[in-house]
Amino acid sequence: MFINQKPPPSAMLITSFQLHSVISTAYSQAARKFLAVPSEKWEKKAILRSSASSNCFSGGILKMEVKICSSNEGCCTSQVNNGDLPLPVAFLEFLEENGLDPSIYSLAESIPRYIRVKPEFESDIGGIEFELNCKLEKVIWLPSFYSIPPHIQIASSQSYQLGKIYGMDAASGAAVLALNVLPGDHVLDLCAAPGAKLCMLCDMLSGTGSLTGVDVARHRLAACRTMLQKYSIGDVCRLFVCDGTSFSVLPFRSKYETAGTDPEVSEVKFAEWTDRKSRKEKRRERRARERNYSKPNPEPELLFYGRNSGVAGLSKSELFRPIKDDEPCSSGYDKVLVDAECTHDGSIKHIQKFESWGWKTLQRRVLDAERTDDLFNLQSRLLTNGFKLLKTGGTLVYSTCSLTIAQNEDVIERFLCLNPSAELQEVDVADKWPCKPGRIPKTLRFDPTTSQTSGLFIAKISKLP
Ligand SMILES: C[S@@+](CC[C@H](N)C(=O)[O-])C[C@H]1O[C@@H](n2cnc3c(N)ncnc32)[C@H](O)[C@@H]1O
Repeated sequence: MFINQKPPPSAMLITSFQLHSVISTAYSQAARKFLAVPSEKWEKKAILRSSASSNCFSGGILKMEVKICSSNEGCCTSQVNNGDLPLPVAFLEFLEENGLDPSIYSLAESIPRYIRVKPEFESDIGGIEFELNCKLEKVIWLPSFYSIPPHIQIASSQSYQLGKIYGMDAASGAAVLALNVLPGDHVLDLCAAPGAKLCMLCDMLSGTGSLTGVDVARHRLAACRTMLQKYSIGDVCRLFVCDGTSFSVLPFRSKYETAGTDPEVSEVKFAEWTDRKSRKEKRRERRARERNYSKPNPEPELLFYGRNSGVAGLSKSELFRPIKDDEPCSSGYDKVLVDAECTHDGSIKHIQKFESWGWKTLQRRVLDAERTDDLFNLQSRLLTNGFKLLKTGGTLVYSTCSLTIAQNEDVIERFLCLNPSAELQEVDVADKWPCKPGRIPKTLRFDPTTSQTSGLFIAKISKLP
């Protein structure tokens, strides 16, 4: 935000307070305040212009022109704007309430797009550049990531359709890298859809260990399944539609885990996964889903499983067997990613989408106080359950694409207080990353201006014995 024309010196004196409040307050509030402050000596007029008045609710003001008049020195006009950022007023107010400086979005428009090139195709960068008709700039701090100009579309390219590349923000890549996944690990992605991080996790496992993706939204998880199949990387994957706050299926490690099921009871075993299902089967599945909806704690719905995921050959009761209280500590997941649902305020591109979705939707989904309180509870419960399913000595990464303290540091702080076996860890590779420390030591924040990525918060936690 800046003032591009200075008022005369004497006017400066009287207006400095009001101009300061303009700078630190969202525009509509500032304008109201400016007009409301009484002054005997000065006549104040605010000429408010909204460059997108039809879209911005509550009298959205993206630019404010202030006319300051003095009886003896005449008038001058000052223009205050936000550096031409298309931030709606209500969003600016939300940022202020959350102590966030709007200037972190000042370069958001010029942030490049990022793609991840599957490591085995990195030798063909020239071919991919030729096809996309642009230069791929290597992201020096993040292996296999490249930036491309923001206008380049990749979805229609062969490289994308053949699964050589996929779009993924560099900060999201950093969150996955922070998990330090090793071949053979059993990994849980508790909020997996639409699946960019899931795909990267698959690549890192390269057909070893196992990967379990969970999401509460069936249609979004179906998109993950499509991606895994398109890229042929879902061999060790299982996908469950389930509420991540109550999900309780442990990784399948070995046959001994099925001990305890009654050999006398013969149950149907899962066959190899196939997309081809008879109408009868599809109808049966739909009915089961409908029945499930009305249950308070519905059983997870298995949406996909790869050939080496350990599911084929198990019976339903083996897969969904109840777990004992302390069992996850020894046979839980080695790595858990909780990329929690949030207000997405770190991604200005996401916020701008509300221009077509409607600002009322922004109010409801992002700014509404009740919604943010609910999110805090959801995020805390997802983190708590993710940690419960983590093996002792394992690592959990909590991330959100919100930059508010309430959805990040507050969630972590409360969680650490309630879980003495949880310990925050340094992300060791982060010293080369273009991020800042969060409010709690060892946590990290990517903001658009500093990192040239979308906004993201990352906390890495380990489980002590
Ligand atoms: C930030 S997105 C995850 C992005 C994903 N990790 C990726 O890289 O593509 C958050 C996801 O959490 C899911 N979600 C919301 N509430 C949930 C819950 N209670 N349990 C599991 N998933 C939930 C949403 O459906 C959404 O897909």
